[in-house]
Amino acid sequence: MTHPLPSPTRPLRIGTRGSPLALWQAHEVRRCLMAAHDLPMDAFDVVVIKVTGDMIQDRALKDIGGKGLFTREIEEALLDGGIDIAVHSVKDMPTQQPAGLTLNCYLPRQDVRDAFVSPGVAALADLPRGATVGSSSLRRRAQLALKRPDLNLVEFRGNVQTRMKKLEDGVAVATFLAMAGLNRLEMSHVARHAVAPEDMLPAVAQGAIGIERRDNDAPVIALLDAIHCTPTGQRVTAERAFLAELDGSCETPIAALAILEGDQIWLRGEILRPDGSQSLADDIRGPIAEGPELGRTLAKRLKSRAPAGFFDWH
Ligand SMILES: NCc1[nH]cc(CCC(=O)O)c1CC(=O)O
Repeated sequence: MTHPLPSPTRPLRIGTRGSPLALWQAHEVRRCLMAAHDLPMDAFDVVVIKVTGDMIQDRALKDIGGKGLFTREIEEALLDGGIDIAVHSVKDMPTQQPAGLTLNCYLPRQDVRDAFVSPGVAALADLPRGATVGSSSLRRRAQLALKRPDLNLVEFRGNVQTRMKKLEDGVAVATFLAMAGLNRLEMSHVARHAVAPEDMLPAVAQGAIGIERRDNDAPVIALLDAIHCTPTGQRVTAERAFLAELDGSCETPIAALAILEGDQIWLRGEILRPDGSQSLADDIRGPIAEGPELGRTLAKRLKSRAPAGFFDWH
């Protein structure tokens, strides 16, 4: 039998950020690879890489600026051979990978919904008038502001534990987190409920774990083939095509969700003004194979409907 790893003499190096969620995801990829190829745990090394986005905790992400705050250092390690694959939350990934790298392997997608998290309020609909809600997500803030202009929205960064502490300290009465992350960390008990996508359309690729690799790395391609989830790839690819077509307007809050129905793919997309004063949303359906084209078409349709000034914030 040929050895499935690129090198029989050293472990395959899996690069990841160091947050508890990122580590869980890297270990999940290791578990999947071990099972698919009947390999022992020590055939893999999980290598933690520090990224800019994790080192700066005291500023809003949109003020640090630049794309790939959570990926640049990891991609550099991949390009220079320090790691063999990189595990990411696809939600945090730019639509374009640097020259030499490919992102097209996805684990089965988890819950795509946002969770309503609050020590004192049972449901999103029960938030009292003027309540203070914490979120660092431009999308969640815009979607909330659109529905509930009365709410007081404040910046809220940090990992799940930090955010829970802020809620206990009364910095805000509620926040939102991805159900997928809470489930993975066995923290779903902090969710009062999952918000239906009809009420809060999720971020592009929310709930999806992706594995990035060097182009043309044949042994790694063969290794990853065995764990790739085709339906997840089809959905995420359509959503990311929608996002890519809108990327020119980089600070616009964007949401999208694709669902497969037989041989068809249904895609809903939304763009908002950050203050929630306007939202444009629509959906499109077609053959699964045309997912990326459908994503681009939907994005162009929304862009063409945007009134003058929709994309200008500065
Ligand atoms: N932006 C941070 C981030 N990136 C991915 C997830 C959750 C896991 C996922 O969506 O796969 C989170 C945390 C959150 O939004 O609550």
